[in-house]
Amino acid sequence: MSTPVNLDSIRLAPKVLLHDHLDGGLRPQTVIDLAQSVGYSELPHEDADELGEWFAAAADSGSLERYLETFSHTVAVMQTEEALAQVAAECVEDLAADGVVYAEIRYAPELFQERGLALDQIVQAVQDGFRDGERRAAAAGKRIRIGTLLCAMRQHARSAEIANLAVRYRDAEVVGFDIAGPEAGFPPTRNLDVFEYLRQQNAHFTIHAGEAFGLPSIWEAIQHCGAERLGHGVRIVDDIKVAEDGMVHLGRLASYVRDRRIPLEMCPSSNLQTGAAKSIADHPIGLLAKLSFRVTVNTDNRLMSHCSMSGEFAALHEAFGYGWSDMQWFTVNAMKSAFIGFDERLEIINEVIKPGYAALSE
Ligand SMILES: O=c1[nH]cnc2c1ncn2[C@H]1C[C@H](O)[C@@H](CO)O1
Ligand SMILES: [Zn+2]
Repeated sequence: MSTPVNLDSIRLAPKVLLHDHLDGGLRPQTVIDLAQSVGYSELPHEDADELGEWFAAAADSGSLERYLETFSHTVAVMQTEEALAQVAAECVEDLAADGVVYAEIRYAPELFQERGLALDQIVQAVQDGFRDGERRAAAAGKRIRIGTLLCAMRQHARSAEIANLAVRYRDAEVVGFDIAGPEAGFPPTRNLDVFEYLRQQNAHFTIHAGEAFGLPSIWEAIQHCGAERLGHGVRIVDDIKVAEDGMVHLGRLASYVRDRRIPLEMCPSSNLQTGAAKSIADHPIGLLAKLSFRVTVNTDNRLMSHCSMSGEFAALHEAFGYGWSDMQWFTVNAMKSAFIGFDERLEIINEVIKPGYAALSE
């Protein structure tokens, strides 16, 4: 008999996470401890539960810009190699405990230079932390692998440097590049030379697009920049018409995204906070999954959105009635879309994901 679907059983299911920000996933207690050790006195609360609630409430603003303001506190306490390694290791432990078996974690190295760290020191400290976290998870009986994505911030002018950094560390589990930050006023085409460089290097990249901004941002990210995946991409629904009789018409861009199997890194809870969707039940993920877009489920920022991979799946189960076969579909979609090698992706699908869901749905 199939295992009933609930938060506890979903935690046992193997999950794959492609879109999660390192500086958006700290444990509240770690923010407090690190603030004390680096002498940062601007935290709004000194109690872990209160601080966790504050982050979720402050990020629940209906605007991407205000959502992003909350990162000033996490970024402030991540300015030493020790802090970066600790946050990275805990991130892996938390994901492994939630049943995540493969994750691509992203962060912007340029944000961690307030106390003089060099970009290489930052990347090395985070990679050490990830490897440490993988070992700790293995010791706790959980298999997890982490790939890193380096982000450049849209509002800064350092994307060439960061892209070069990502290429230099590609053999040390840095698997790709992204641009993040406020979307309005900073179109991805400001970085065309950088995307050209990455393509010439045969390097992988995704772009945050179609979250706060609509179709033009998605179109630019794909057709001008050559993004392999879309961070969010939720506004692609603006190019889909559903008539009263249920007939569906896809515009040319939506058709292209579906036909080319361009992965959508969807982050339901985060989208509610930034105003990109009204409720989980209204979230375009339901329609896009039904239309067989290459949809993946992600957390974005576990601290700010007070969420987890299992929690996102549980909310989707509640809203759309998804069962184990749907969750396996989302998970295989994500694994197929990861930036590690084809043989490695296949191995995780066949050795970990399929047997994991088979055990739950038997
Ligand atoms: O959902 C997002 N959209 C755009 N930028 C984001 C999002 N979540 C986090 N960021 C920003 C804030 C972080 O400091 C930065 C790198 O992780 O990326
Ligand atoms: Zn994001």
